[in-house]
Amino acid sequence: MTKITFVTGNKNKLKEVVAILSQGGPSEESKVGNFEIVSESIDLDEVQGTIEEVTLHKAKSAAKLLNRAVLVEDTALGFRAMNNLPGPYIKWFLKSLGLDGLNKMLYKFDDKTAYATCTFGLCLSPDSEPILFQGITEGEIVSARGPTNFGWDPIFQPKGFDTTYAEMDGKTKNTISHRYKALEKLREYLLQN
Ligand SMILES: O=c1nc[nH]c2c1ncn2[C@H]1C[C@H](O)[C@@H](COP(=O)(O)OP(=O)(O)OP(=O)(O)O)O1
Ligand SMILES: [Mg+2]
Repeated sequence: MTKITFVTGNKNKLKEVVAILSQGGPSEESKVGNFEIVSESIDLDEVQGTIEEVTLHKAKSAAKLLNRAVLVEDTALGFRAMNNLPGPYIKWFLKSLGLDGLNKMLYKFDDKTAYATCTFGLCLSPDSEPILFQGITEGEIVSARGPTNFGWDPIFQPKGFDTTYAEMDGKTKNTISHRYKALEKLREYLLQN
């Protein structure tokens, strides 16, 4: 069994990753094939660049810092009307403007569509190039509805649903989310290696 350390400073992310990976198996166990996912809470530096560049940099720094197999994840939220911004900078926009401010950014635009992108970076050793696994869920930006405990969940309504991520129960979000789709690709890879 090879241990992979998921490095994140975000408890909610970790909770979803554990829930998604342990689906169908014994609860709270994140084992996939010959791999076991454990976690470490470290807030890694994030560079400017594309989603892929941000994730590659996070993965390489985590692998160097811990000197073992690591997994990192970066989440972006792109507004179509704004040519996909804030994208990987959503964390700072959310922090500065709040949920209401994010809505106001789109006030002048008819197009309220947005998409959530989750990119995992897996680095099996400090010298190897990270491998990326990406999942995208389309949706639109709406006025905040539902519990406010996880990021922009209250203002993101996935396509085909009349509830926001925040209003859904966790199980439903975890079968359609950007994170779920990316983790399915990671799972497939780990099962073959
Ligand atoms: O499913 C989600 N539903 C709602 N909000 C979310 C979700 N996933 C991430 N988020 C928020 C957290 C942060 O404000 C930004 C992503 O930034 P991001 O750098 O990936 O996350 P982070 O700094 O909190 O944790 P990490 O230590 O893994 O980098 O979007
Ligand atoms: Mg971060």
